[in-house]
Amino acid sequence: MTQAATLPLPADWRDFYQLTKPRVMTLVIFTGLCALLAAPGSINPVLGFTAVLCIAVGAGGAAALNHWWEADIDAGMRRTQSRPIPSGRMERTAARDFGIGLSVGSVLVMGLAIGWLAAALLAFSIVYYAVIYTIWLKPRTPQNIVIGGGAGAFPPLIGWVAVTGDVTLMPIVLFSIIFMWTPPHFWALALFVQTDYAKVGIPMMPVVAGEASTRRQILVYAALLLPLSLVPCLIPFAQGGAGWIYGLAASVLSGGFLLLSIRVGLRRPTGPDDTLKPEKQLFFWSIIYLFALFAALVADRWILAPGL
Ligand code: HEM
Ligand SMILES: CC(C)=CCC/C(C)=C/CC/C(C)=C/COP(=O)(O)OP(=O)(O)O
Repeated sequence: MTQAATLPLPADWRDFYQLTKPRVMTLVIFTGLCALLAAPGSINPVLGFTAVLCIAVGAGGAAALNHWWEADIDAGMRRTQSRPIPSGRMERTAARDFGIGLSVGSVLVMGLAIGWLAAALLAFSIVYYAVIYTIWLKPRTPQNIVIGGGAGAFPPLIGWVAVTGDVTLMPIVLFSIIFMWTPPHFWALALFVQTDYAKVGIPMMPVVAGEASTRRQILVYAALLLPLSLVPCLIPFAQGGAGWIYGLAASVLSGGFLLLSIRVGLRRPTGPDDTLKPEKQLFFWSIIYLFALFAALVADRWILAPGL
């Protein structure tokens, strides 16, 4: 019997949409859009829209490849077992072909419409997420999201390069901010959601190093993030650096992030009845943090250096 004959439901557009991990990718795309809007110089709006679309489609393609590769793992976890492939609505090869199609298409359009440096960075970030993180690091080391998280830090670099055509200090700083942000973002979630990764043999930090060590490491990354988030204020406007609007926002956002991380880092859950409120607050703050920080960067550039 073919696999298709055993599928309970045919996949429809909603399943393909789900393959792109749209909720998570909203923030990924937003950081790319903001970098594009904050970069010195300007880009034709149609080309700017095209560049952001390519980032979105490329990220979605990489996410579809993640679904394809991890179908067996996803089937073993409650959080992911209703995804299109493990639920039996879609064949694995459909996700693979969809992922390859989106990935190749987005890189080609980026190269032809915007430039080949932006396209090369997009191609690299797709390979980073789909191969380096998903296939190589994730099943092997608890540092998986520290190193692998770099994939999610690429969109601002790509958005910036789409406008300026080269990689300078400021987009590297934006990359580093997301790189430093990712471990507290994910580990906070892993402290309060039963991710089930241990059940399927994925060595996530709380399981391998223990909760206490994970809490301490969250604190270290949050402490490093605070000064790092202020580095854009040291870079001149002409090179895309930021002013007091961004500086104020970064101080408040990173200060709040650090305070919440100190609470999470220093506390021990009281037992099964513990609501894990600080951990939940830290995760939600992590999402608001990145949205607001990148929005502030755009506001700063448009208000303080409109003619750049
Ligand atoms: C390797 C790094 C990362 C890991 C392991 C990770 C993991 C997760 C997990 C497991 C969730 C729970 C919800 C879900 O599964 O949809 C989540 C939520 C989320 N993540 Fe991450 N994440 C990572 C990096 C990022 C990056 C780089 C961004 C954006 C810049 C991001 C943005 C989000 C957002 C916006 C949500 C909330 C989605 C919702 O409302 O359902 N994540 N993340
Ligand atoms: C442009 C481009 C390619 C951007 C990629 C952006 C990127 C790497 C985002 C990572 C976010 C993400 C979905 C993490 C989930 O980890 P997981 O996949 O381990 O989570 P799962 O267990 O839910 O599958």
